[in-house]
Amino acid sequence: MATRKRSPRAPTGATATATAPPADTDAAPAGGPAASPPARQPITVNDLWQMERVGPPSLSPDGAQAVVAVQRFSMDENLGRTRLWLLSTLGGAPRALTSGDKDTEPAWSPRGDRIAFLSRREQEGSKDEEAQLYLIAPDGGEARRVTSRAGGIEAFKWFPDGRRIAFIAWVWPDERGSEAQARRHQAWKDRKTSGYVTSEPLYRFWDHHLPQDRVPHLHLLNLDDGSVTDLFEGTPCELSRTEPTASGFDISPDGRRIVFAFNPAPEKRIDGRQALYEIELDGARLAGAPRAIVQDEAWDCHSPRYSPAAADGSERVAFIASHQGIKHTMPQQLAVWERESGRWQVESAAWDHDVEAPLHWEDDGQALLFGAEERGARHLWRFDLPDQRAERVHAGGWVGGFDKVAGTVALALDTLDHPPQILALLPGEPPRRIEAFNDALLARLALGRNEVLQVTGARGDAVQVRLVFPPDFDPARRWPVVHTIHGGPHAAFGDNWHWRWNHHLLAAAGQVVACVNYHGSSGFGHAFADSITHRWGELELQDIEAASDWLLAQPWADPQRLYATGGSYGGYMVAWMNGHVPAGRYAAYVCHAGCFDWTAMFADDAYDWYAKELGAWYWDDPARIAAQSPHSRAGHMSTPTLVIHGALDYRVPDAQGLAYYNTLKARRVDARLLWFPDENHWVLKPANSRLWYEEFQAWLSSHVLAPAQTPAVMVGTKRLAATKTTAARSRRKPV
Ligand SMILES: CSCC[C@H](NC=O)C(=O)N[C@@H](Cc1ccccc1)C(=O)O
Repeated sequence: MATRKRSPRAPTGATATATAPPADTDAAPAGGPAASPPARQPITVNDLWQMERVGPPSLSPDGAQAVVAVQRFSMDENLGRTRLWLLSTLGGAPRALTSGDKDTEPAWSPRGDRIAFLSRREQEGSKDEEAQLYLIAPDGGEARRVTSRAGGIEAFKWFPDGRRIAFIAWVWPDERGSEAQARRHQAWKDRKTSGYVTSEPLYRFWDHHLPQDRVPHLHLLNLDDGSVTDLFEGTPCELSRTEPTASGFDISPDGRRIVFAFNPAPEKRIDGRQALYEIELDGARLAGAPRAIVQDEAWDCHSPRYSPAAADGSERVAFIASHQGIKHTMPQQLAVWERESGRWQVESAAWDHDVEAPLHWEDDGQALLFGAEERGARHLWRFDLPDQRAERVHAGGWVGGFDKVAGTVALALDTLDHPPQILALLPGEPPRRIEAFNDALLARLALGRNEVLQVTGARGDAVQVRLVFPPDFDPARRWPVVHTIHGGPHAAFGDNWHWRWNHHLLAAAGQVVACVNYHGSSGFGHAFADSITHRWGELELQDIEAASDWLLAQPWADPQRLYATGGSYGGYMVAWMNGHVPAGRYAAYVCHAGCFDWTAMFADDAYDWYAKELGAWYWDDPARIAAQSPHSRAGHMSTPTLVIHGALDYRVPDAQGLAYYNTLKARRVDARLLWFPDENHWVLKPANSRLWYEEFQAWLSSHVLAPAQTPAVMVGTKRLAATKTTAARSRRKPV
């Protein structure tokens, strides 16, 4: 097969040298804010779950305050509680706004008098089964439930007048009116059958089945009289079934129009192409039929945003467009539609980055703010439309949600050394923290340093590697080295905090953690991301092996304790490695939610992508699919492996992990299974997460290669032959 001419074992980076370009080097001090060193301890899984998880901010109309949802977990109760907090951008102390357990998605009203949020509460004699919309005054008091919608509310957005709210809820499209919807919902709840019946190509997503026979419609809630109108009733329009979020639509500054992303194809597929449609409102009614303003079958268009009101009455809609007609890996680009001409164009064509939602217009209508990845960071960018140039508004770390009002930016930012924190950016001032949620906890933790280097990977390209060191790292000693291989493949491990693959927690177990942003990773330009198309596994392995060569050449690396671990596509990679890397190089693998067999992976929710990513449908070219599938190399697998999978994972169904585990067992390879009946692609419950970290570490710590197995650094395509295939059990205690 043409794409497999080069041996995947050939280490392009055999002579890899480490370079640490200044722009990529961010060695962190050993720890957070100053505190007395003896008090600092390595981070534990309990510390991780004690940290408060701060959500994206929504600013008050004067920019003086931000409201955020903060989630706190209890390991003992094995659950989390989320409530709202108010943060001052001017220096005041944070204040708890609500005391509910499930208060999320807060959004400040444009008039500043109320904050809307979603919650499930027991209030006024009734208990919400699904999330409903609530309002609360910023100075506190009781929150008021403003919807009681069977089936609940998915997402919402304020109208600019602050008196109406547009919200998304699932409806039976053949029913008319709220009462008919409620009756149908009741009948659905009362049914005695449990079978899910569908003719849709897309019926489940990541961890849930899409509501059977229902579609997400946009509704208008008038807060003055409580009336609700289904704005899509009687039309074929609907919002994204997989991601029915507030990013999918926008309301014009005069409140008379709504633009939304809509895939007009009769069959909605995971790789569908969305157009932009617009509706006009006459009060609470539709004035005329919805009309397409941007529609091109080759393009997927989404996340529309109206430009601010302009003195000359001109109006534009900014959105994200991806030319799927050229290639499925094409970047998400910034595009703008003009009402006057009815035309649209891509603005960021010369800027090789993926633009990420949400988009935010600057008040002057000349630029937009958004987040975009670059070399393992996610900066906040300002894209100037007249110049078609991007500049960083906040550089470094990983920007999550943000808001900008009255010149003030509030943003959620995490780094490898810090869970999400909220920063205020005021004109002419350096970024300032406006909360201190995790400071006391972080002050007693010792976090090791991290550094970024480059190795020469596949095709002679520079490949970024991030290392995270144990807090007590001493280069004079020998340390185990653990690859954590990211998923995607079009994603990256960068300068960001990870709750599930927390690199400091893994390093605290006394090992150096290596994260390779292999070919295919996001943030390194389109060509790099696309380079692995139709040849999955090949270049990625060369990159990881080049990094391993470099690591094994370090005097501090223990060649008997080199491990590779990864989740999802990272799990695919470790299963691939087991079939392609000779035994004796890695002491053990951990495969979390890994893809094992691309043909059987047709049971997942993303099967529509396969021909694009792998180069063929399995029925057209089985050999081509098999050549990219780890299971084809089962006969070569002998490295001990811990397989982890969740039964509720519909992206990589657990049959993948079970088939891998069973294969290893049938081959009498040392293997262990950690299977969760109640977790999905991710392990999200505190107690299960603790078990995950314990099993993960115990597995690595109990596998050490015998000295005779220790491989030399790979040279060209040769390596020392491994003499044994069974890992020795060490006397080290599992961590
Ligand atoms: C088109 S690439 C795969 C989509 C997606 N990427 C983002 O995370 C994804 O779900 N990746 C999985 C692994 C996977 C890859 C291909 C098909 C199904 C699953 C992951 O790594 O999280």
